[in-house]
Amino acid sequence: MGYLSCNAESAIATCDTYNWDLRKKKKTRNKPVIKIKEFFYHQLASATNDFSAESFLGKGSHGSVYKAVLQDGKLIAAVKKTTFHIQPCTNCTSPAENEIEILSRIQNPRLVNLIGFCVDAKQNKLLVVEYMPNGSLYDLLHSSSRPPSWTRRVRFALQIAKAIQTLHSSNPPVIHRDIKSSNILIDENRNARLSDFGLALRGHVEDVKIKCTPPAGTLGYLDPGYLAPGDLSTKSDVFSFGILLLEIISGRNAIDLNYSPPSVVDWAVPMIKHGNFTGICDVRVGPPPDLTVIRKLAVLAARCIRSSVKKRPEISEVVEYLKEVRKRIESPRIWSHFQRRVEKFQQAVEVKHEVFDGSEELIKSSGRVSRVGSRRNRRVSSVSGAEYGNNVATSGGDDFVTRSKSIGSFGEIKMGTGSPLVRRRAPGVAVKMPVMMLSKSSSMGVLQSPRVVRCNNKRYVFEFGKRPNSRELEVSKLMISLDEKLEQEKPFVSF
Ligand SMILES: Nc1ncnc2c1ncn2[C@@H]1O[C@H](COP(=O)(O)OP(=O)(O)OP(=O)(O)O)[C@@H](O)[C@H]1O
Repeated sequence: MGYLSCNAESAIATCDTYNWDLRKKKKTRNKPVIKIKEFFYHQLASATNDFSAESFLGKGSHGSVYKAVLQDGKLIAAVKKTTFHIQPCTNCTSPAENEIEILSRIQNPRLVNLIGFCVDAKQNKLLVVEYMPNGSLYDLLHSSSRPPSWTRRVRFALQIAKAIQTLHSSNPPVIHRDIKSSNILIDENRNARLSDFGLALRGHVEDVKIKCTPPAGTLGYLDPGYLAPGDLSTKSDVFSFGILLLEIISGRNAIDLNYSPPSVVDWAVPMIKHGNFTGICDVRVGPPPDLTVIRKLAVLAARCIRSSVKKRPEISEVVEYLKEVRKRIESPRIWSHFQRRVEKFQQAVEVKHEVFDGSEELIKSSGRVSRVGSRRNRRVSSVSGAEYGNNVATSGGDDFVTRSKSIGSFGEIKMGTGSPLVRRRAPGVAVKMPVMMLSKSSSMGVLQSPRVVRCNNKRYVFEFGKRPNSRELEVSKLMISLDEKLEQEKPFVSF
């Protein structure tokens, strides 16, 4: 047990069916013991200046929170003083007791951890928890003069998802039931931490305790499918996380009467369905430079709030997904470089489609160009019509390939007749070849081959001026895996 001494210890130890199972107990034997300290009331009273207004941090539905300076200033903590009890059922514990029960078994850097507790004269329990000096995510999103950047938003989302994953993966699992922005506090390193375990339930869904505890949560975040105790599952937290993610993206409240419709779900989901991802972005920061980030976040949020519990992802999947998004937003330079390359290629494809009738010809002609370029130290000026394509070279005196003034690109190509590979729109019509298909190496005028990576019959051409280094190769693999995931995501956008 984690307590040094606690009145509730024996009660928890005897009513906790998990502790009866010796096999499970053996498994946890090597776990570090969480030391929870019991404070005297007078210690907390003096540490908070008698719960003075200066020490007051905020008020919640169960009581008030005060800043406490303990151990001669060596320990700064937050003291939660319950003002009244909500006793949901005769067997159930108070929110404070519940929080002690849960947090004395789990400690994690993603959570606002329990330091100790105190029992006052009326037998009410006061909680002593880690002090979070930078307010709540609610404050940051809704009342800060400097709204968080996209990088911070993605980091917060990942940190919160990891916190929930810690709860869901503990044995037995813990379901928080009150995931919301005011319960996400920001620590001294500006990391998001999950707090307030007053409503949390620890146990398996078939356990008596969970079966007899009536539904609870906060309006706007509450899973609409959680209507009876038996409906509770870890996916209820996933639903609330989805709402929180929409709040992080849009900067608007879960329920906000300033918007029409007031519910963030009714407001955001139609836009997500129509692919209007920028429409749900917080107007104060605008969309992120890489639009894939917002698309991915929006699709993830939409998946989390699906009405079908089974179709919602597990929180572990959410964590993995957000890690990919974080990678993307945290390496914008390499991604934007990459994006520019792909965009250029796509533009080239579009131009070629306009010029030629079929994609087959396009691929053949690109392939031809890349073969020419694949030979090292070939100068563009030396690329003959024969090298560009026999058909072009042999089609008569009118067919020529010239280099434009900008070194390393093709200028105009006049197509000959009877070309089996390159079909033309109208005989003898000069067409502008896209100049971006050939890239210039550091030694001017030298062609190098574009690298072609195939994926699911798709073709990506990455035009590196030099051999791609390991980082670039890694990024190309990542991009393909992201694209494959995107393909899988498509059906999830429908509801
Ligand atoms: N550990 C902490 N460190 C610093 N401030 C805290 C801490 N815990 C809570 N607070 C502050 O006290 C306020 C009230 O917290 P509390 O957890 O009691 O309620 P809440 O989460 O805001 O609302 P509810 O009780 O309805 O869920 C918070 O909004 C926050 O500003």
